[in-house]
Amino acid sequence: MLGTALGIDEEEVKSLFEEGVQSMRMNYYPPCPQPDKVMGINPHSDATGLTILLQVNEIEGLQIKKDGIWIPILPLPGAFVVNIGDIFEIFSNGIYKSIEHRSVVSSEKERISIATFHNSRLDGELGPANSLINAHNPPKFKKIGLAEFYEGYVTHEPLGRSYVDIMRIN
Ligand SMILES: O=C(O)CCC(=O)C(=O)O
Ligand SMILES: [Fe+2]
Repeated sequence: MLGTALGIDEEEVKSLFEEGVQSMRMNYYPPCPQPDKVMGINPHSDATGLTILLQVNEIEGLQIKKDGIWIPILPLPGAFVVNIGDIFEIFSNGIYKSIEHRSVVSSEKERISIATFHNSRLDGELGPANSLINAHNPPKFKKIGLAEFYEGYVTHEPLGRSYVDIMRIN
């Protein structure tokens, strides 16, 4: 697997990410007396190449879905969480999977997180890296214009990893 991943041509990585757009979101989750009745952020996967996340005040809340089960990601002092996004899943032809995640709230404590999104360029095409594709490794995702991809991402209803699944070749 890793051998295949290392086979991505550097120029292809550069042409997708060199002019990439970075953005940041600061999330503030106030305490809620009925935390079971609300969701901090609904289940989604990020559109990004990579997301680097800091759980600023080290309060639990982030969860990832693994084998159908929600697993809490306990904050480690000073540590970042690095998440793979949909663009990296598509570009790596599914070798790396974007991660479905959500955040829940606490009844007593406020929580703050900062997510930095490392995106691709905004124009051109997105699809599996050409250097990964051959007769034994056919493309697992369709090609899509990046403008269309980002527009679709922000307008679709966030439902887990449903957006990346639209691009999948069955
Ligand atoms: O608050 C968190 O830990 C997650 C935030 C998140 O998933 C996002 O901003 O995309
Ligand atoms: Fe996220």
